[in-house]
Amino acid sequence: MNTSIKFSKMSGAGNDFIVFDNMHKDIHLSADNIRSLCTRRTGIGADGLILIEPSARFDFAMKYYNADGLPGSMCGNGGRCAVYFAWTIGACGTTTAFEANGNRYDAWVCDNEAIRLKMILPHDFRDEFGSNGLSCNFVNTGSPHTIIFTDELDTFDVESTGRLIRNDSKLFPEGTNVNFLQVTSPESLKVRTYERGVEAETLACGTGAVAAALMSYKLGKIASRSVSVSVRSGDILTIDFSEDMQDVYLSGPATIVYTGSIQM
Ligand SMILES: N[C@@H](CCC[C@H](N)C(=O)O)C(=O)O
Repeated sequence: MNTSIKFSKMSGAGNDFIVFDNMHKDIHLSADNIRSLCTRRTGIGADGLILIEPSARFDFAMKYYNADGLPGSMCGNGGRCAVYFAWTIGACGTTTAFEANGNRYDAWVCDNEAIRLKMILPHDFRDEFGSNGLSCNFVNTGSPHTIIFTDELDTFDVESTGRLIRNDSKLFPEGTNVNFLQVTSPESLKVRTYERGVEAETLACGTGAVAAALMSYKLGKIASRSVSVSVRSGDILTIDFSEDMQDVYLSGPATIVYTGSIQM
């Protein structure tokens, strides 16, 4: 028997997601289902899929899947969309705590559909190593991120270079997201990201923007701890953090583009 399931299509600064209310745990999707729903042209099309589920400890749990149908590591833009969605269905208030990938995340619904998200402690910092002839840096901000500085971001071949580095299995046995960035002022960056699990450049990446800001500050390339990151969609993500990087926040837009239903 076919059942009709409601979803929302959301955008977190251009990183797009299919979001389901699964507070009753009645939605069961296989990896194949997720892959076809996320496929552009023949499905709804998205960078990832999110299930909002009950949590024993917090307001809700976010289950995040990449467009390839597999569970992803933390998605910063997805997390912000999850909070906005959870707030619209009454699963949380304007101040919330939720769980994702076994971690607690605190978040705030601000004015104008903006969400502020406290990130987990960044870890595994690695400075200046080589991959495919490029000087790379690395940090895990909930997801693994390689950082590459360039002065020619607009013309950079993000898709093919990103794919080569993402698949450098000697350096990254589990793969990596790859961020290319240009410093545009002492407090601003422009970032383009090749995303693992989407296997393409996306219009924004939240944990990638956080990684870019932290690494730029650590290497002395920017002077501010409140950083404006301009992403491929043209949106701005704001990253602010304490000097010791123990408190790190990601803020930016999260919007419901449309709602619909699918027959499964
Ligand atoms: N787009 C995300 C990152 C999503 C996770 C990632 N693709 C992975 O599993 O490596 C973000 O906004 O942080």
